[in-house]
Amino acid sequence: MQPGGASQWQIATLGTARLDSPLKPLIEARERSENYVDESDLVLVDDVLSTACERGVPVEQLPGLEPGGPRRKIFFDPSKLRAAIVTCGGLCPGLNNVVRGVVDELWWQYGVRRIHGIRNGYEGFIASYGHEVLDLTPASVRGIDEQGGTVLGTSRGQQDPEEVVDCLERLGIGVLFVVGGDGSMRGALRIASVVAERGLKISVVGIPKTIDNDIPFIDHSFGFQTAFARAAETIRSVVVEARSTPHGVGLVKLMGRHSGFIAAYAALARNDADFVLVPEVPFGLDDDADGRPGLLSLVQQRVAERGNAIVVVAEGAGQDLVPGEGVDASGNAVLGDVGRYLRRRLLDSFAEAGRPVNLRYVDPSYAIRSVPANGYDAVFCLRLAHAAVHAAMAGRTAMVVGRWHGRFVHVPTELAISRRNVVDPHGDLWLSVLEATGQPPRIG
Ligand SMILES: Nc1ncnc2c1ncn2[C@@H]1O[C@H](COP(=O)(O)OP(=O)(O)OP(=O)(O)O)[C@@H](O)[C@H]1O
Ligand SMILES: O=P(O)(O)OC[C@H]1O[C@](O)(CO)[C@@H](O)[C@@H]1O
Ligand SMILES: [Mg+2]
Repeated sequence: MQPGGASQWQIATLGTARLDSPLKPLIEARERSENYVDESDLVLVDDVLSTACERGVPVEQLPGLEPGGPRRKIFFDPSKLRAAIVTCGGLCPGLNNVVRGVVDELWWQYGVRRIHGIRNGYEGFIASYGHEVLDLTPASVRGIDEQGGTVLGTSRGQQDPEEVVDCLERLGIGVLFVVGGDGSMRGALRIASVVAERGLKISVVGIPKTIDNDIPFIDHSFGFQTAFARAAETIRSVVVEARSTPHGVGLVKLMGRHSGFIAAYAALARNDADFVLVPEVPFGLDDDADGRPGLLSLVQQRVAERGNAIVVVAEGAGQDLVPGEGVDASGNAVLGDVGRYLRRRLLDSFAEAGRPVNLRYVDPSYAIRSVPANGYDAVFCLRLAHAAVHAAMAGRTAMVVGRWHGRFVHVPTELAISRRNVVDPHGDLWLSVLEATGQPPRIG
């Protein structure tokens, strides 16, 4: 078995699932409906007629993703299985919900009694760090979902996948759940490859986490909704500040390294922003040679017309204007501080024009990702955890669980890391931003 399988949509399996699932009584009477996709069915990749037609293949050959959900037959014997869960990368609301959901589902529905928590991301597998391995039970994870962060700890930084698999073998792990972002999923695929090279029967299932919402083939990542709702609260306070002083300008910098979803959604959630700047849509500060106004004069204009202006900027926007600061332990770009740069340039531009301004700059930063999951994300996390456990128990591997066109699906990890999900400047989300803000499609 090689991760990825013959087709790019196909999910790799460890072998034939021969054991009756303990969930059989719950699922055997289910009937196919618009709300239930049978395990033998597929969720179509395309949801638009023209894209499906462009493939030029009969309907039954259209590409599809395996649906999530419990299988009638499972691969692992729950009484013999030892499972592990690890959380990696930056924080994200809902990590603890996923950990608790996985433990509860393994324990209560499948009867798995040996579940381990790996401490501090991939580091926890590496002997030289000396991290303890936790025993997780429903009792030990009860209530953790009420806290932000991750009770397991997390980290960035490269670890040798051979050493990780050595550890999995030493511990006798059959199923590994990796909760993390794109980097973690790259790591998970490398682990799955080493597992396959060694001919081991270890399932590696990912539960994609990222407040940036930058993983493709999933509608949204968990925690994203909580994060942008929290970011919208910051915009609300900046709006109050800007509207309560003459010539008020509010500037909010939000996370979003390469994808501007948090900035776009948070701005729409408040519907008070005048300008939204994202990494996907370049902008200029000064007016261009053809007289097209740049951001600085547009903000001045808005203040003159409406008395105040609100600018929401994603941290990854305007990186051509500020020097980067190298890379972090995982190799991710450490971005230049576009927020502080814009603050300075806006203040200078008002001063040069002889116009008064009261500028308030807020960077809520880690406050948006360290909070507990909201109600929507709590449900989403729990259901993703269930889907991940079902997939792993059925022997699926080198895959991530996600929701595609509103249905739970299995996505080959290779596909999930094949590109980055970004705000499409031609898409309807960005159009909504342009409609709500009234900002021109091209700035500078
Ligand atoms: N190409 C890769 N191969 C193996 N491991 C990787 C790779 N990229 C990243 N990792 C590992 O995955 C872990 C998490 O990666 P990273 O710090 O990039 O966060 P992430 O999972 O992308 O989450 P986020 O960016 O949302 O915070 C780190 O331990 C990192 O070393
Ligand atoms: O400071 P840290 O923990 O490395 O993480 C910051 C990054 O992590 C994220 O929250 C998720 O990738 C980004 O939005 C942000 O740039
Ligand atoms: Mg990442």
